[in-house]
Amino acid sequence: MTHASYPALRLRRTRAAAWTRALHAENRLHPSDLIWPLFVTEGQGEEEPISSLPGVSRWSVDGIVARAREARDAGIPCLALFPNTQADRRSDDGEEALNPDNLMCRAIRAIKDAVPDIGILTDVALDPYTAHGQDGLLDEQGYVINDATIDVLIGQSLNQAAAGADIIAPSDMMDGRVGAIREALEEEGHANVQIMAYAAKYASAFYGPFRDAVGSSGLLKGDKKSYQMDPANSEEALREVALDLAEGADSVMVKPGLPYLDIIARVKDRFEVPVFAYQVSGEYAMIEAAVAAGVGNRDALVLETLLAFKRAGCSGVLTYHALHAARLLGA
Ligand SMILES: NCC(=O)CCC(=O)O
Ligand SMILES: [Mg+2]
Repeated sequence: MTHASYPALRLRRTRAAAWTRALHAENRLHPSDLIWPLFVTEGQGEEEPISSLPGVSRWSVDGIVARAREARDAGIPCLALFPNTQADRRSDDGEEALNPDNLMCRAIRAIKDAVPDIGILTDVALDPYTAHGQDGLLDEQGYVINDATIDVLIGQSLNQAAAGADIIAPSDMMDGRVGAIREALEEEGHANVQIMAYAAKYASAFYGPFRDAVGSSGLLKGDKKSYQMDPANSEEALREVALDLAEGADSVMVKPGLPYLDIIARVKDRFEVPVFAYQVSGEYAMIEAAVAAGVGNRDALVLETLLAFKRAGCSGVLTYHALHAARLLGA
């Protein structure tokens, strides 16, 4: 096959006007690509702005329901919920995660009641419930114990599924938890509840504002490097994904987002399964800081970064900019 070359071939020809750029676009962002993470707090009529996440607040359950209506109206298909558990309900074993009337379950039921046609993804990990801010149970040396933690995560998952969660998203990075949760969901009659595995979750410096949002930043001692992945590694990410898929994950997530686009592309290429990215709190905060400093345009930064995830191979993105982006895109 012979290929034309300049001047017969000019790649700028198809870029010359908006109509032809639209015609040749290889990827498109749509409101249905977005999952909106929301933070729930106790009370009624409460809005608590999160200073490290400008523009993001914790809402009491009534406010979460109002946000769910906005999301649905903007064409967002799914919400991700995170609780800011009261201090006196946090404990070393995180048992509040198993309470059928905890904040998370009340929020799930209220949304399902008022906005039944939106999906609800729930995070499975103990950090919003533990007094030490780690994602699991600790031994005497402060090491997160894998297998004992899984037993609690199974209970947490079943509790969320019983309340109406549609997608269980284990973010804890324990080995073997996807298979254990899948088996328990099947046994308890939740065959259609999906699992989106946080398969490649890196021990990242980009999670700081999230820990403020769920109230664990002041509690956490040390780091999460004994269970979350080393940012140096990518072969290991493929092994993590392979295991979670073998254990029954319906979809996998890479987290954080933009610094790990190479991982997303490799996972998509290797496994050809639905891949999601979490554009995390620190990434959101960087965009907002750039806007506040007058060195970037919010709308353009938001749409370009989200489109980059689609180009890398994502089916969708969890982003705190979801409502803003969906409205820009127009449902
Ligand atoms: N398990 C959920 C998270 O850890 C979110 C992190 C972030 O947004 O920084
Ligand atoms: Mg794993």
